[in-house]
Amino acid sequence: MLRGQLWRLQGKSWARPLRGRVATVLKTTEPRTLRAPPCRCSREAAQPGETSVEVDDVATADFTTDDWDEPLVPDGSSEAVYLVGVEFTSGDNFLANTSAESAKAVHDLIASGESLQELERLAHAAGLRVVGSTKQRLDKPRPATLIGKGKAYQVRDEARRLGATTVFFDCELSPSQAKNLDKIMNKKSTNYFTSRAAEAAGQAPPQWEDDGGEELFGSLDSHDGHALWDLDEAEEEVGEEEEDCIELEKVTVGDRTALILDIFSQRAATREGKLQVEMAQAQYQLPRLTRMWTHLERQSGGGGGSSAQNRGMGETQIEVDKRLLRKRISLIKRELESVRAQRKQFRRKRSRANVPVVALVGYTNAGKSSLLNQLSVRCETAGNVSDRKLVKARDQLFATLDPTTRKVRLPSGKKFLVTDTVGFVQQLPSTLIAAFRATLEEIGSADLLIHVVDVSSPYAYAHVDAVESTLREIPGASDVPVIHAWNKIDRMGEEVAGQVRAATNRSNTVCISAASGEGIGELLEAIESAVVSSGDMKQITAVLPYDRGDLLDLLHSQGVMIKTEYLEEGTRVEAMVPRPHVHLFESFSL
Ligand SMILES: Nc1nc2c(ncn2[C@@H]2O[C@H](COP(=O)(O)OP(=O)(O)OP(=O)(O)O)[C@@H](O)[C@H]2O)c(=O)[nH]1
Ligand SMILES: [Mg+2]
Repeated sequence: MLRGQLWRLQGKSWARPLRGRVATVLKTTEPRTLRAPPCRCSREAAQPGETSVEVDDVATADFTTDDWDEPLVPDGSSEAVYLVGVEFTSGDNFLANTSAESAKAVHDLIASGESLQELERLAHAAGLRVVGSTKQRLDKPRPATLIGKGKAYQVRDEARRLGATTVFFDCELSPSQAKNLDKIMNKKSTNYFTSRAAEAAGQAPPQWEDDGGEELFGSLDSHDGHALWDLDEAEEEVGEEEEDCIELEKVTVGDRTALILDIFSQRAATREGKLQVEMAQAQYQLPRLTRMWTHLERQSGGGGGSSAQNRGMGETQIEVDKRLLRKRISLIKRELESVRAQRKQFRRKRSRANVPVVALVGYTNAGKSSLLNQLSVRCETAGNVSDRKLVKARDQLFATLDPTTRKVRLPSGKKFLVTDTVGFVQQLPSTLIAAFRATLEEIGSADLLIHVVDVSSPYAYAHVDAVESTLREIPGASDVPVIHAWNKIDRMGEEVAGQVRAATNRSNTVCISAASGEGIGELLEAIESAVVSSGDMKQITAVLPYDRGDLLDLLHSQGVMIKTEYLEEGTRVEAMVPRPHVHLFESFSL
């Protein structure tokens, strides 16, 4: 596996920088086409392994290549995007609302650069072509523009120079930050052209002041400093600047949340999945509709008509848009409620049939689907599993969106159900977690969770933290027992793998390889002892209405009471319930 900075020469051709503009070509599928803009190579027939290839101009990104056989990036025809990472050194930042542990985990990922690399993989998963990236470290977020304004203008120049049509920020932007950044990216300012003209004439670009932020790694070819136009940090809105009337191509501003929502909307295959994604998108859009107002105002402006009149029209339009969106949200909510009721019904049937349910959870790309396939192959009769039964497992973020359940037979003959679920990611949008309630309830109601971890990732611990913090947001999930499956052990060297195996000397952790099958037998044993030998009891948390004394009696006579609390609406119980009776408590469970 290669890690570090790679230069994308063109399409699927990659090179590792050596010095200056000289690079080693690592992979090229079309050696003769490296000259095509915007990435040119001065040698016509560069071959992999050849050194001293002089590169005129490159689109670059820090990148990890796990698998050369998979297309690393979408082809040249896909939409070009530019990425911006942010790191804040003070605690007072956009992670302030998250729990201390998960904020630390996210902060570690951001500081290491992994977060920005992950954003690039998210962009690829969305079918976008990353043409450049940059990162800024600041003491705290700027209220108006998140990053420093000078940096924002530099981003605008770089993104435009590289032909990007969208700039994605590696966090969730507030609606007003998105609006201000949109203005900057599309400002009709002469400065951009002055700087470009100076460059074209072989002169040094104008010296740009520092805005207090520390640039960690900029795009190749970027200037050392950058313009500082307006540094009034108290200013919440970036004012319109009527400098000239040169029309710029529209550059859109997006954030991590929008990117994740986009991937989800591309992947959703079932009606339930589509509804959930639409719900999350609508809730994300609602507070951001004002940006559409700006757009509508421009459209109806017709070259500077009465602004009062336009604004009036725009405001009416935005009210109409908001009303329609709210109506759509309540409609989807109703549909999702009926989906939830159906899922509940299925679960009730399953628990009557006394078949334990094991849910695979974990960070995206950890190997959950591969493990489901491995378990299906291993445990189906005579190991014959038709391709139809295998789920899609690929080196791509969010390959799985809709849950899939398979019946698996343990060596003892006992059967259980395994559910493959959507993967998690750091800073998973809360609108998505809320919208995917019906799907995620499968996790909260499972009898056992297998937390699949890609232990070969240098960020495995931060990924574990991100998953655990997401699980805490899913009702009931924290009560379900967990087995940790440290996956991809085959990707580690013998010595490190030995150390990792020694560290898994805990009852609830198993080292496995979903690819080679190593450790699967041990995992099955752990599952068997967790779900089958646990006396066929299941832990529940429920609020029983005061007129259901029969259920309380049942718990006392046949279950094990863990905790009781008397609330206004009924008795809140945490208890172990014999599996055949679990369905009786379903409608009261939390
Ligand atoms: N070497 C190796 N590769 C693995 C192993 N398990 C999974 N992979 C690879 O890792 C990539 C991701 O695997 P998936 O099973 O799709 O991961 P996932 O957790 O289902 O991912 P999402 O559905 O995107 O959340 C694929 O390219 C797999 O072939 C393993 O044990 N060893
Ligand atoms: Mg998957």
